[in-house]
Amino acid sequence: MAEVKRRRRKPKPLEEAIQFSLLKKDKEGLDGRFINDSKGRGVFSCTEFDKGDFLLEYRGDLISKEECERRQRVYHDALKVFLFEFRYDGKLLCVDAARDDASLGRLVNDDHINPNSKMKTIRVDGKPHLCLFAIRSICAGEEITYNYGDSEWPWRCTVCKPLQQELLFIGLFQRFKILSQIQLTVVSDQSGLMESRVCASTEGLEQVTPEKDRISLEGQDCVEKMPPVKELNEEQSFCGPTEGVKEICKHDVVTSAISSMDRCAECVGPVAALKWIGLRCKLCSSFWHKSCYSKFHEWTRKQSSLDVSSEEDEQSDEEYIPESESDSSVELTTRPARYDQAELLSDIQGAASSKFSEPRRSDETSLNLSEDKEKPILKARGAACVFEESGLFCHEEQLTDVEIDSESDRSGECHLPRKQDSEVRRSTDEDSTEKLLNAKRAATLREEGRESSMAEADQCEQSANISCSANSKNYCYICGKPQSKLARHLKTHMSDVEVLAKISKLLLAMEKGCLPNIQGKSLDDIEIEDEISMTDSDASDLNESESEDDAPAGAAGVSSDVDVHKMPIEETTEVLRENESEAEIENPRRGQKVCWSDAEVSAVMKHFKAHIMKGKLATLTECQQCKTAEDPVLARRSAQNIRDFVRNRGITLKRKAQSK
Ligand SMILES: C[S@@+](CC[C@H](N)C(=O)[O-])C[C@H]1O[C@@H](n2cnc3c(N)ncnc32)[C@H](O)[C@@H]1O
Repeated sequence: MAEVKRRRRKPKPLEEAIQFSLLKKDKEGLDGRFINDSKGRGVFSCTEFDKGDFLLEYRGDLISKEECERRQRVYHDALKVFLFEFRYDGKLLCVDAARDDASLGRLVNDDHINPNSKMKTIRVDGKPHLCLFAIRSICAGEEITYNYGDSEWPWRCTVCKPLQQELLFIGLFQRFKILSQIQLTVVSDQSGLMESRVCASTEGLEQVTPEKDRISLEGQDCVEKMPPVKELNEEQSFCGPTEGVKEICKHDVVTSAISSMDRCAECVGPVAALKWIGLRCKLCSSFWHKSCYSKFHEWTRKQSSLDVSSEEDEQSDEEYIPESESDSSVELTTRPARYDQAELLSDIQGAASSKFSEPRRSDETSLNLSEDKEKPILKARGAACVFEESGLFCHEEQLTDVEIDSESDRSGECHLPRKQDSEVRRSTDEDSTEKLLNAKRAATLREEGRESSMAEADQCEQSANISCSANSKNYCYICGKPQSKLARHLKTHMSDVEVLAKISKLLLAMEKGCLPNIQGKSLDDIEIEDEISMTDSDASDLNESESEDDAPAGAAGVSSDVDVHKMPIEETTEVLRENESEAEIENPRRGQKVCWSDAEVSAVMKHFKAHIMKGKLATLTECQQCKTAEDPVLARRSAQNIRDFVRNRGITLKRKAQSK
């Protein structure tokens, strides 16, 4: 008699999903692995799955909409993608999977064309869990994917190669030069991109409850890891993916520094290496070029410049690039990007003057002369401004009293706080708090106006390291002149096109994370390369180890006193290796072997792929965030190691692009 094989009952998908959600474990038969630099890691099946099978939970912290918004603000871009917002029981919730807990759900990549799974909510112990179910049979070895939703995810668009290379390494100054010449070609695999970009939909996210025994996998859900969405209004923020934002949102726009990843909702441009200045709707988080927006909506420059929020202030310590204006056809074909130089300059000027001169809301930067005749005080109320890192102005919320030089007697000279080179470093939170307290105490004492209070105030200011007394050597960061009067001086600068280039220089230096290297120098004396450049020292670094070790001081793309020589590309051919993980070379400066493991490479790439592609340097803060987020994978790497790794990868990529 033929043996009857008893097949084990296959658990019902929903039961299985609940079971694994409770266990907080991933099921067997799936594996996470590194795919490539651009995609990072992904999840692969090691076995076959049937349509309807439970695959994985997208595990993380379940947080409220408010907490999600807060994290959106503080997270680095690479972490934001792990914030998965969804609607559940009429509420907006979010699962934050930014912390790498070795779970696989957070590693599943997007496929909007032929995904093999779909995200659904299930209820376990009264709480929602996000679970992936197969929507077709899946073979062993297949990558598990689902559709992230209808946003403009950057990887879904490709830019024609030559232009991309051109754009990748174009710096701000080059942009000035080529403003009106660029031809932009965008190719996308997704039509209707523009219409659906803003309103991410979670409406279609299917909720599966234990009562509902059968999981329906029909129809396309529109679950999405949403792009950063701020100031969401529930009603206006979520709409079907095919609904155009124009129809559903009465936009309330503010001027904003917009990420290079985000595009104009009207023309789908620009594809940019750097941030751009445009308009952002506070309600639906769409972005537009000002010119595009004003074609279809009522908008005045005055309106938006007055509306620049403190959030924009925070963001605006990034580089500005020209906004492009292009025809608004949704068909993604060749279109000219016509940059308007005058408008660009006016934008930068606007942004800069909003930092310095206009007395506006209390949370924005303002400079006022006090009427105290005895001791004229220039009050600099600093929001986090473009110069925050440079130590040029005080930190957010610091209130700095700047004594006016009694000799120059308000005649137009400025006193800009300047730290000694040796003191130049990013303050720790503790430092900042202490300084802040000292600064505030000084302000209070000065307001008391007594002579004894003044002496104490001086002391507090000294401790706060923000003293700007006339006797100390202070220089204007813009022109390098000593002891200039701030308000008038800056106003002069603001009307001067030349200074805009200088401000750009400073922004660029900040972007490259090399402000400490230029501290104390007049901007005229500082040469900033507008892209990652390969220098002799770079070559030797790479020669040594594809060095992730400390880069030389001038390596951040700034040459000042340090003589930086451009290295002929051909000479580097042999010494540059393609993959850091293969390099295991003695570093003479450290006397230790440095070898990047695949896991380390993958962890860093996850955060800095875009930087490398754009030829952008990572800041130490970003590197520290990466290190923290990836703990313990990057435990043996310092933030500087990571920074150098990113830089070296950028150089390698650039070299490759140039040699093509
Ligand atoms: C939730 S994570 C997925 C795991 C990610 N690949 C990793 O290594 O951490 C989302 C990120 O993965 C990358 N990604 C997802 N789908 C992609 C795709 N189809 N092509 C390229 N990159 C993709 C993007 O960088 C995205 O921000």
